[in-house]
Amino acid sequence: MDDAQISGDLSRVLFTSDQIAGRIAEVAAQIDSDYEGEEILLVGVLNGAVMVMADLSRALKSHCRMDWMAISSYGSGTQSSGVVRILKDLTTDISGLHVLVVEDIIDTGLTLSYLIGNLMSRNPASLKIMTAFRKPEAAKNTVDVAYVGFDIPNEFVVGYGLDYDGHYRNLTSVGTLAPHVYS
Ligand SMILES: O=P(O)(O)OC[C@H]1O[C@H](OP(=O)(O)OP(=O)(O)O)[C@H](O)[C@@H]1O
Ligand code: HPA
Repeated sequence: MDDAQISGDLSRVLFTSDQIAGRIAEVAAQIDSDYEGEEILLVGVLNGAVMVMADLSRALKSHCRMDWMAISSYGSGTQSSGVVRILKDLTTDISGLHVLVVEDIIDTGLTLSYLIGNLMSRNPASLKIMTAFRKPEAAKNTVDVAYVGFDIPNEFVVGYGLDYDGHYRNLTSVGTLAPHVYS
């Protein structure tokens, strides 16, 4: 989606598509260096992670496979419900595999702490987390995140996979949603 078409719905652009692409390339290089010689199973968390998964996986030089989980804790609002539901599970048996969870955003951390507990019980060889965006001030759970694209302020953001009630995921930049859209 052309960002100009919905610029009235954003109060502020935080990152342009070029800035996001540049940072994803840096993170991919770090991952390649850390996993040298290992195959990685990238686990994307639907729906929001589709953009970062597509970009990160193509920026990696490492051998990797992909699988997906769908988990929901936000419903249609801007606050985490705190209730995490698995809507779609992995198709891969991750026992003995190097798993890298790919997230679009870590906000309260509730989704991820649930996910880590769930995946660790399946005995992967290793489990690490990559997220495109993280809100340090919103954290309700401390989760160990190996790779972070950008730390951002504690405001509701949309674009690059992040939605408000299903909208704005295909915005190429990331920005804060103007209050008039959701109030
Ligand atoms: O750290 P938290 O406060 O738990 O929030 C992070 C989660 O919220 C979003 O998912 P959402 O439930 O909105 O589903 P979606 O990816 O389909 O938009 C996002 O993709 C993360 O999975
Ligand atoms: O700021 C956000 N925007 C969109 N989806 C989200 N899920 C958690 N936090 C956010």
